[in-house]
Amino acid sequence: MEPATFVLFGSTGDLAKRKIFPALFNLYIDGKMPSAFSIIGMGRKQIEHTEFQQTVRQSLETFSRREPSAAKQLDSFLQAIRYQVLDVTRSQDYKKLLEIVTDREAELNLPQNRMFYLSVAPEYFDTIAQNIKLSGLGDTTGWKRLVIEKPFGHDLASARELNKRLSKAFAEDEVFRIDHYLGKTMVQNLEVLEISNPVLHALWNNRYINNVQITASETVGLEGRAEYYDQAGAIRDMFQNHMLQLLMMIAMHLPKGSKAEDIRNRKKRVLEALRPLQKEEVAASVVRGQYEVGTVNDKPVVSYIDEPGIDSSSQNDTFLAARLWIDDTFWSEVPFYIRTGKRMKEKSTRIVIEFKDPMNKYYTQDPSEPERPNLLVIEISPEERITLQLNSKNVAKGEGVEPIQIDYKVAKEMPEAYENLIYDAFRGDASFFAHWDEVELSWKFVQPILEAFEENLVPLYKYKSGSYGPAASEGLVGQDGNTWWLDSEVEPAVKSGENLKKQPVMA
Ligand SMILES: NC(=O)C1=CN([C@@H]2O[C@H](COP(=O)(O)OP(=O)(O)OC[C@H]3O[C@@H](n4cnc5c(N)ncnc54)[C@H](OP(=O)(O)O)[C@@H]3O)[C@@H](O)[C@H]2O)C=CC1
Ligand SMILES: O=C1O[C@H](COP(=O)(O)O)[C@@H](O)[C@H](O)[C@H]1O
Repeated sequence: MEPATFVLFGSTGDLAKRKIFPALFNLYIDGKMPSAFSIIGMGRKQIEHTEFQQTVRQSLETFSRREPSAAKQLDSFLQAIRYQVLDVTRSQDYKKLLEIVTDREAELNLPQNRMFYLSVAPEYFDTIAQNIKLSGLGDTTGWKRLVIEKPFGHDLASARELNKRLSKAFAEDEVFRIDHYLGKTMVQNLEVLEISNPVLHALWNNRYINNVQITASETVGLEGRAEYYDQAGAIRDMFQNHMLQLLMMIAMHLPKGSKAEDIRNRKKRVLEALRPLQKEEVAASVVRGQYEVGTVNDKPVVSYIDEPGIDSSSQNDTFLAARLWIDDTFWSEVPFYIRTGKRMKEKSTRIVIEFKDPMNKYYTQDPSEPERPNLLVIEISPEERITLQLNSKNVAKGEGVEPIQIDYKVAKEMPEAYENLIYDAFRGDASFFAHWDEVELSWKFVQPILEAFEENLVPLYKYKSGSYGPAASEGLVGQDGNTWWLDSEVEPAVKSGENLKKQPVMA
């Protein structure tokens, strides 16, 4: 990989500490950093390089998936890091930054390949991009790339405005918009799973699939981010980006040997075919909720409106479920159910594909026995696992049909999403970053939902912390005769997915 400089704005912040430095370090240990590199971190704090290197050491000790003290390379990694005091709003500070970047390039004999990573509040994205351009930092003889964190805008208009401004300093193919769900190993595996298995490829359409369920349930609450979250809600925090990205990734049909551009085009087609919701129709397709007091992981937790920093009258959504339709030849008439929420019963991100026409009815003697369709369950986190649920003769009884599972669990510890994404960004591979077209189309889809929420056209249901969200979300899928597969409260023995977990693991 070509030598490069990693320029990190917001290097003293939470994300840098918990995710970015550990990802860089793990890449370094795995030999996946550029052949030579320099890291320049910035913040307003007046500290020396050595002091900063020690704070990075501490963050690695706490958050790296690899044991830093066991790594012989720890010192050499830390040595590659420099710190520069910089206020992103002061244009003169960028001159000093240019100096240190070019000095280090000369010292290490690096070509002018520069990756600018913006791990700062979104209100600074535009200011930083313009200053990179004005200061000459962006005038490189090599490549330049801008990596930006979410959120990309607050609504359709603000996203468009931000994109317009960024495009004055960086071309679209130089902008790498992070959606960390696209960095998750199992999400990156979806394409291979569908394309490299003729048995799945042949069935990946409305002829054989009854419905697709995408769930991202969390047990955590606000984690000290009340100010941001109360403005964002589940709709902006998870649905507009991560959930719609998962929808695109599972619904796109890729030809073999696809490149980044093909992936983008196919994802875009999915969003273009997504049936738009009119403001007045939102309540029929979307359920929103807010958590109340309850118990999560055996610990009592307060209701959303009693969280520090949240106003008791807040109408913000902490849960969202939706029933969506993709009007194209592959997916017409197949409902896509999506749900995400905080303070739910369990941490689980998974996609369940329910196949049509359960055949077990032909064999079972008992008419009251529920149907057991074939299911493909793709667990994305915290476990990485693929399970195919089939039906088999109940060999113990000698009659009847029982579900059996073919189960593959990724046994090895996988790289974290940020490792995959930073690695791709260094290589210039944008396959798993959000292209502007996708971001714009997703905001376009979400805009009427935002407006319906603001105008209170959609009821805000309360749900108990530690549950699967408001009962209304069952109704959303129930109207099609379906149930959520994760929901162990619905039909514990059959529809919980619990039995899936009891099966032996094939590593
Ligand atoms: N934390 C997380 O889990 C996630 C964060 N994100 C996104 O990542 C970005 C960073 O988040 P996070 O690390 O949590 O934020 P923090 O508030 O923890 O850190 C903000 C960083 O920005 C720096 N900063 C703030 N103002 C200035 C300024 N005027 N000049 C220079 N530096 C400044 C701070 O440095 P100093 O105070 O030293 O100047 C600090 O390093 C945000 O866009 C957030 O939405 C996205 C997903 C998850
Ligand atoms: O982007 C975000 O994602 C996390 C959930 O990520 P995961 O990798 O743990 O599934 C969410 O908690 C956070 O609110 C949101 O900003």
